[in-house]
Amino acid sequence: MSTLKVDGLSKTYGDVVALRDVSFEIEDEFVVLLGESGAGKSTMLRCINGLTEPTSGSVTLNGEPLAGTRSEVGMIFQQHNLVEGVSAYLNALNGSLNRTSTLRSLLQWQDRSEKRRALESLETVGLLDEAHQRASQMSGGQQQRVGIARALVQDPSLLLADEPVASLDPSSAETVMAYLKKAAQTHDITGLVSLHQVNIAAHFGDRFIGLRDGELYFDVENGELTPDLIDGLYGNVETVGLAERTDEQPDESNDETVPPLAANEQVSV
Ligand SMILES: Nc1ncnc2c1ncn2[C@@H]1O[C@H](COP(=O)(O)OP(=O)(O)OP(=O)(O)O)[C@@H](O)[C@H]1O
Repeated sequence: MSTLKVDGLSKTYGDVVALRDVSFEIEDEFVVLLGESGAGKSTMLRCINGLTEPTSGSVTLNGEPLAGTRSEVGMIFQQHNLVEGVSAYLNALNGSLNRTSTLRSLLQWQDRSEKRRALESLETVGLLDEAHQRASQMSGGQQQRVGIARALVQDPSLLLADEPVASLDPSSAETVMAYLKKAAQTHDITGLVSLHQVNIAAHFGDRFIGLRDGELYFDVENGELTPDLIDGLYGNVETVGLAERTDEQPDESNDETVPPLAANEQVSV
């Protein structure tokens, strides 16, 4: 069980109010953060993972203040930042460096349990057979799955992802999201993921937090995300299948093709 509590969080940059008095609590859920460009999503994730200092308010994980970067918090970025010339396995193993001492990190002394965890994490994202393939030879979707495996090796209780599928085609984006959700579920990790694609969000989120101009606009469960709420958040965009709910698992038979939504159903904002 892990509980993230965001309480009265505000962040200003000079005259710009990026976040204004935002509060919510997440416990063992897979939550999607929605909002227009500039709504404050990245600032929210950066305040939670300690990369940005809030102006006021607090963030706690299981009752402990989350100040500075912590190994309990795994982060997945839009650009996976893998070491291109080395294998998926070594990239995943890099995640354990957040848990080891500086000297051990410098000497690359990871123990057997960390190596086993790297392989298990690659298995979770369906890439065990590709463990020795160089990152540079993998597709964008596969690289992002290695990024997920790397975050899992850290053994986090909270997984944050900032636009993890923004640079992928719709089919690969679905696949990566399916693996990300599966990883959170199988490892009992609370997930908070910012997304631009409303339909992908509707597909995978247990709950949705909408930010508008830095303020909390809605906080609703799956099934309560109505077109009106989306219109209020983004203006009038066409949204398809918002009430549909799926707990589909990734299709391991075909790496890059999981078809819960047709490409023409995709809504990006
Ligand atoms: N380091 C910074 N310095 C000054 N202003 C900033 C900084 N970071 C963010 N902002 C401003 O804060 C507001 C929120 O930005 P943020 O990046 O959190 O939004 P976002 O919802 O993640 O947008 P996007 O989807 O485009 O990434 C914006 O007005 C942005 O210009």
